[in-house]
Amino acid sequence: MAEKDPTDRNAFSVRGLTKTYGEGHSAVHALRGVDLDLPKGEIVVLLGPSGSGKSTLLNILGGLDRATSGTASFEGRELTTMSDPELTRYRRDHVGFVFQFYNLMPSLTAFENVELVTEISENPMEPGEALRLVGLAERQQHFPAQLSGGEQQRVAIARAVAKQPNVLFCDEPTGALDSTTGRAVLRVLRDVNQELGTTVLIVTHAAATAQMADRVLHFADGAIRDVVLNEIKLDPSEIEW
Ligand SMILES: Nc1ncnc2c1ncn2[C@@H]1O[C@H](COP(=O)(O)OP(=O)(O)OP(=O)(O)O)[C@@H](O)[C@H]1O
Repeated sequence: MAEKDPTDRNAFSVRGLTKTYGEGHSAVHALRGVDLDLPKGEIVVLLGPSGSGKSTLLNILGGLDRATSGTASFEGRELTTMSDPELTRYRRDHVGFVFQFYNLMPSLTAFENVELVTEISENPMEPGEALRLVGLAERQQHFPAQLSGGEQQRVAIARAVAKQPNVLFCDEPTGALDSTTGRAVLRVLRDVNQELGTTVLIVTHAAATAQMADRVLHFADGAIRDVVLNEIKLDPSEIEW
């Protein structure tokens, strides 16, 4: 029997990926050659010092930035050779983003903020269903200013998952939150992963977040120095911050 195509089980396969910003003396080598296979359905946490390349990799895999050399494929489809419209379609159909700052529309309710995305998605959840998933069923008609930071982040997560993306990219999702609220947000990310099977990538400086991951990528100086597979994953509520 023919060997199974390894891309079947991988969300991402990355080979020799580099990213250089600028040229000559001012060039910054943000990624110096990354090789990586990420199976579908995992929670992956990216750790490492400031400037080690975590966000750069996230942005390339999320179709927000382009590599300088090397390859990166999503479910067997090469991202590095996609045209701009193809990358836009990839982002629209397959990818959700959650950032440190929630970027909600202040004049729209929680429901309407989520609806903005579901209206333009092909196979969306109901906005109310997405808000239920993040534990905000009762707060749908509230405006961002009437919600706490953690609740606003949960609306942002609902907005990102409502289009049912294959992958959720989270860059410092708990960066602006205290530890209790941060744990509640991590629990929501875990629920999304478990209930929808979404692959979740989290860049964070909160190293304890690694305890809820399937896989932890340790970055240093533009490269992945170590990959750790967790045999035991903690519930976000058990994470010691
Ligand atoms: N648009 C850009 N132009 C020039 N240099 C950039 C740009 N984006 C990132 N860099 C540089 O690339 C390197 C890697 O940055 P990156 O944001 O990926 O690191 P990081 O590990 O995510 O850091 P942090 O934890 O501080 O967010 C840094 O030296 C950064 O200054």
